[in-house]
Amino acid sequence: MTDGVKHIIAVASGKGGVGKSTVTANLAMAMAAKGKRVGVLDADIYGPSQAAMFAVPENTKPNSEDGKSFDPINAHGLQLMSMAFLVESKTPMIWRGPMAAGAFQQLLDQTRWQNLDYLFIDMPPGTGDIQLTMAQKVKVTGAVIVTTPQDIALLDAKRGIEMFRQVKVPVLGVVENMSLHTCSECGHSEPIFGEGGGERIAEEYQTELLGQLPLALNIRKQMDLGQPLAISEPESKAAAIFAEIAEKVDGEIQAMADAEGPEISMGD
Ligand SMILES: Nc1ncnc2c1ncn2[C@@H]1O[C@H](COP(=O)(O)OP(=O)(O)OP(=O)(O)O)[C@@H](O)[C@H]1O
Repeated sequence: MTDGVKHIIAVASGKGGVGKSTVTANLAMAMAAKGKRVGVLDADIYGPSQAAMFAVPENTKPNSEDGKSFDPINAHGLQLMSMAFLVESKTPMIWRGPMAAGAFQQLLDQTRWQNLDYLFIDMPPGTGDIQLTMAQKVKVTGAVIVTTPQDIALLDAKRGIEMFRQVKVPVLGVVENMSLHTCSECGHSEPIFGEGGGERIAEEYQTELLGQLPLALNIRKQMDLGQPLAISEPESKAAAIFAEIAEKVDGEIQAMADAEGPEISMGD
């Protein structure tokens, strides 16, 4: 039931393991900290991790009043729905494309989202048929691409941008994750996954570099604890970067809405 949702933002990465779920959870929480009503849909059906990132206890099941639709789970004030709530946690997801896309559609449509300004979708990694079908099935307002500065990740991120362009979903920008690591002992900084990749790709595709996140212990640690930084370490550098990314995303969406003109509402 997406009529309760103003804007859907897909968070995607070409390559797996670049921090897409971490960025989704923290960006969603940063957006909520701006006073927006926010939901997260974990569509990473092969490795759903949002429940853990919001410290939702294992075996939590969403409530269904009518036996047809589900209420999202309240996670630190956000509305959360995940494939993980509907299947046993040990069940491996070996579904084929059409089944996966069907399950995604069901998850989206049968959740009773309550008045959301933003619904962030944590997409499965990759740019295959599943992702394409998903992007086509939903009216996505914009996409955020997550990548590390590593060449191999950038190559996949480009495929991601091209995929969204193919289905006419505006790419809001690129988040470069794991940019720089600073040693907590000596303070020395090192670009473990390379440098400048996010900037190059943003330039090449005329999109924005929304932010560069360090490879940092507190990001990993707080996510393992299920405590996004906006609530656990709101004064940290990483929390400030997520707040800035949320600000830019919100700004772009508002600009898009303004360009489309005012909403016309029909009276009785
Ligand atoms: N900036 C960061 N600093 C430190 N650790 C990070 C950072 N970003 C992500 N991680 C850690 O890297 C691992 C992978 O992150 P995450 O699960 O968010 O990636 P993903 O792209 O969603 O992966 P998948 O492809 O499995 O969906 C996690 O253990 C996470 O805590």
